[in-house]
Amino acid sequence: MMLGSVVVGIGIAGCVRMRDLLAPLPSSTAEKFSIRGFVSRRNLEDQQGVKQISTTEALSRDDIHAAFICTENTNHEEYIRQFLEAGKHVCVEYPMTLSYTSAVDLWNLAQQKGLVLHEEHIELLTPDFKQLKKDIAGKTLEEGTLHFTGGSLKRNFGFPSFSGIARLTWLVDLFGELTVTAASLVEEKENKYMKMTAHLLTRQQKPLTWIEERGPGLGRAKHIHLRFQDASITELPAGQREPVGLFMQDLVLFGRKLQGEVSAAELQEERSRILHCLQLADRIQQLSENTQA
Ligand SMILES: NC(=O)C1=CN([C@@H]2O[C@H](COP(=O)(O)OP(=O)(O)OC[C@H]3O[C@@H](n4cnc5c(N)ncnc54)[C@H](O)[C@@H]3O)[C@@H](O)[C@H]2O)C=CC1
Ligand SMILES: C=CC1=C(C)/C(=C/c2[nH]c(/C=C3N=C(/C=C4\NC(=O)C(C)=C4C=C)C(C)=C\3CCC(=O)O)c(CCC(=O)O)c2C)NC1=O
Ligand SMILES: [Zn+2]
Repeated sequence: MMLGSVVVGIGIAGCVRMRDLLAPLPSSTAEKFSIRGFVSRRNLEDQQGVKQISTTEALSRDDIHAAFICTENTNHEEYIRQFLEAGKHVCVEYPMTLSYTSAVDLWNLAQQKGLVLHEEHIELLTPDFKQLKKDIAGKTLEEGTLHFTGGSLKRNFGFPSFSGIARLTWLVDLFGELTVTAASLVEEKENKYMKMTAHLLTRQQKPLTWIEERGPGLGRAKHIHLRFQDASITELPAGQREPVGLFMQDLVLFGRKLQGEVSAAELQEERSRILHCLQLADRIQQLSENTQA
C-alpha cells in the first residue's frame, strides 16, 4: 500500500523533503511514500508540481497517512499533536518540541494511537560524524569540548539548547547519558549574537563542554577538542562522502519504521536517547535563565 504524505512548512527542509518524496531512492522504503500535497500558512503556487492543500484537508483525507513537519520549531508541537490525533504518522524535523514534558506527551499519544512518531536526526548520518564515531571507538574520554558556530537563526527556533539539539545528540550518542552541572547564555540582541555554554558530565564523571555560538558572519562549523587517555582529537575527521543524501537516508529510516522493519529494541533505544536529550536541553535552559536574571 502507498503511504499518502503531506509536507508541512515550505522552507529549506520542507523543499528538500518534497524533492526526496518525488524522487525516492530506488528499491528502498522511500518508494512507499506518495506525496499528495503540501501545507503552508502562506498562499503559494504549485511547488515542484505539488499542490497546496489546507491543514483541514490534510488532517481529514483518508488517502493521507503521514505528515512531514518542517516548520519553524515553535510550531512543531501543535502540528504533531493535530496530525497524531487525526491518526497520521509523523516525521518531524528536530527538535521535536521545545520542552521535555510536551515531547513525553506526544510519544504517549503516538503510542496510544499506534502511530509512528519519528524525529529526523541527519547529524547522526553525516560522513564526518560516522568517521568520528569510528575514530573514538574503544578510547577512554578524559575531557572534551564541542563548539558550534553558525549564522543567526530566524525567530521562532527556540532556546539554543533546543535549536542546537543536534550537537547534544552527538555528545550523547558518543559518550552516553550526561548530566548538566552548569549553563549560561550571553545574548546581544542588538547584534543578533548569542553564545550558550553548557557544562556536562559523563557517567564516569568526565567533563564535557558544549558551546553554541551564533551571529552574523559566523560560518557554520564545529570545533572539537577531545582528550582521551592516550590520544587527542582536535579536528573533525572528514568522512567518506556517500551517494545517498542525508534527508533521503532519514526518509528511508522513517519508511522502515512504517513497514515494521525496525525492531522494538531499536525504537526504544532511539526514543530514550531523544527524550534524554530533550531533558538535558530543558535543564540547560533553566540553568541559563537563572544565570541571566
Ligand atoms: N535546513 C536544514 O538543513 C535542516 C533543518 N532542520 C529543521 O527543519 C526545520 C525547518 O528549518 P528550515 O527549513 O531550515 O527553516 P526555514 O527558515 O527555511 O523554514 C521554516 C519554515 O517555516 C515557514 N514559516 C516561518 N514563519 C512563517 C510564517 N509566519 N508564516 C508562514 N510560514 C512561515 C517557512 O516558510 C518554512 O516553511 C527546523 O525545525 C530546523 O531545525 C533540521 C535539520 C536540517
Ligand atoms: C546553506 C545554508 C544553510 C542553512 C540556511 C541551513 C539551515 C539549517 N541547517 C540545519 C542543520 C543541518 N544542516 C545540515 C546540512 C545542510 N543543510 C543545508 O541546508 C545544506 C545546503 C546543507 C549541506 C549539505 C546538517 C548536516 C544539519 C544537521 C546538524 C549539523 O550537523 O550541523 C538547521 C537546524 C538547526 C541547526 O542544527 O543549526 C538549520 C536551520 N543549513 C545550511 O547549510
Ligand atoms: Zn573551539
